[in-house]
Amino acid sequence: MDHFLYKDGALCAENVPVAEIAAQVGTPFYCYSTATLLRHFRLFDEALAGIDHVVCYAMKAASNQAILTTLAQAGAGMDVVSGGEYARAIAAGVPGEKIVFSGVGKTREEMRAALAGGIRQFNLESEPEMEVLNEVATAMGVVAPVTVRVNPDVDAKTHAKIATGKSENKFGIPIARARAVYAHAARLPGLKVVGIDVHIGSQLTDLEPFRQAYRKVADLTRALRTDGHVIDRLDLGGGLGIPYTRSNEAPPLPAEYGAMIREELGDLGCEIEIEPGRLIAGNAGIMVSKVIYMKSGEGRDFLILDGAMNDLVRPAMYEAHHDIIPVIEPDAGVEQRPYDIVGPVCESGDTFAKQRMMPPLVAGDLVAFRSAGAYGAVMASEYNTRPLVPEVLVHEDQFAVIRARPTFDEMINRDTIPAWL
Ligand SMILES: Cc1ncc(COP(=O)(O)O)c(C=O)c1O
Ligand SMILES: N[C@@H](CCCC[NH3+])C(=O)O
Repeated sequence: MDHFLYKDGALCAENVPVAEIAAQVGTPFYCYSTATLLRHFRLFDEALAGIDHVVCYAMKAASNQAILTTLAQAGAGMDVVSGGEYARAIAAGVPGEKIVFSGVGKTREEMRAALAGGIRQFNLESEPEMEVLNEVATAMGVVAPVTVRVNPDVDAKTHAKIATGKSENKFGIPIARARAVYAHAARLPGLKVVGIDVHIGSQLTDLEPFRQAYRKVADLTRALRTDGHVIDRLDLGGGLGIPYTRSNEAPPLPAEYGAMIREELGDLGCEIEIEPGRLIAGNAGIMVSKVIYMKSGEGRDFLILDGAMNDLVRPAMYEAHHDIIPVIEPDAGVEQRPYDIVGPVCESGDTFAKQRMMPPLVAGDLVAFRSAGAYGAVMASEYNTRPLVPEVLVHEDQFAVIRARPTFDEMINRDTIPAWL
């Protein structure tokens, strides 16, 4: 069920015409659908119905406080990777026992804050980190629940920059070393081993790499239990991919993913944790932008938008494809023409699409980038002193600005001038 559809010729987010939001908020902006966020969260929750489980939304995908509060109120746990994300989860009302802390470089301060505020578990990624958490927990007189993230050396068959489960990646410990590392953890009095963690990459469009990794985790569960460890929880990470084009063959659904988890791990009696990010937020958000100029070049036409790589970096960073559609529905049968769709930033990489077939567009027209809800606003910057892109949340026929566009004065006044100037 798509909540970004044309109604009476106007693109709507749920029941709100996107052009109305643009008139009030200005462009560019991100716009999220509450119904889609909740629907996607519930798909995962239902996919694991009957198994003891927690869906820990990976907030790195989209971490606006209003999005987190929406999901927290629906019962979501959270996967966090920094002290800042931990603070956001707590501020959104997520209880500590539903927060898992991932990431290769947790600092002592971050560990202390999570131990003081409550944490379900730390997913540890190295032995040095294990030693440090043991010290921090011991000094605080507490015991930290931990899993170890294993690197199963599986090819996730995704973009190289977002694959994490091959031995050359920085993530986790080699699975072959897991028994020794768990023995080390068991000797540390400040740690309590509760399970195993794995995450092999993002935007996976095939279940097979997950299956291979989870099979290795099942074998490891049995081996570690034989060694005397209590393995009650399996954190299976995130990574399920989304369709970025409508013509794409459809990636597996959460229900199919859940069925595969049951097949591979259902007989182990473990509580299952999953950390989906992109699938929950990706197709719950669009980025809306306006055509500033249509410029004809040597044999090609450029649509110059007011949105740029600083607002949505995925095309520049990963050659990612986003469908771009006009906010006013084009007439059926209108002849499409190829455009290079670019932003105003002073880099050639500030190109969203080359030779993209679009209906004819002119200055002032609005366009929407689909599938932009995940790794969109969170990766935005103020490069070229372009104000950080605002965010809007829609709920049925209402919308609210959930992060306002900063003014130039606010941006300038964040800097301070030293006394000698
Ligand atoms: C440890 C961990 N968990 C969960 C996720 C979320 O991944 P995705 O957004 O692909 O579901 C990531 C990012 O890839 C991650 O690094
Ligand atoms: N930022 C990446 C995903 C990274 C996943 C991080 N765990 C993207 O836009 O596709």
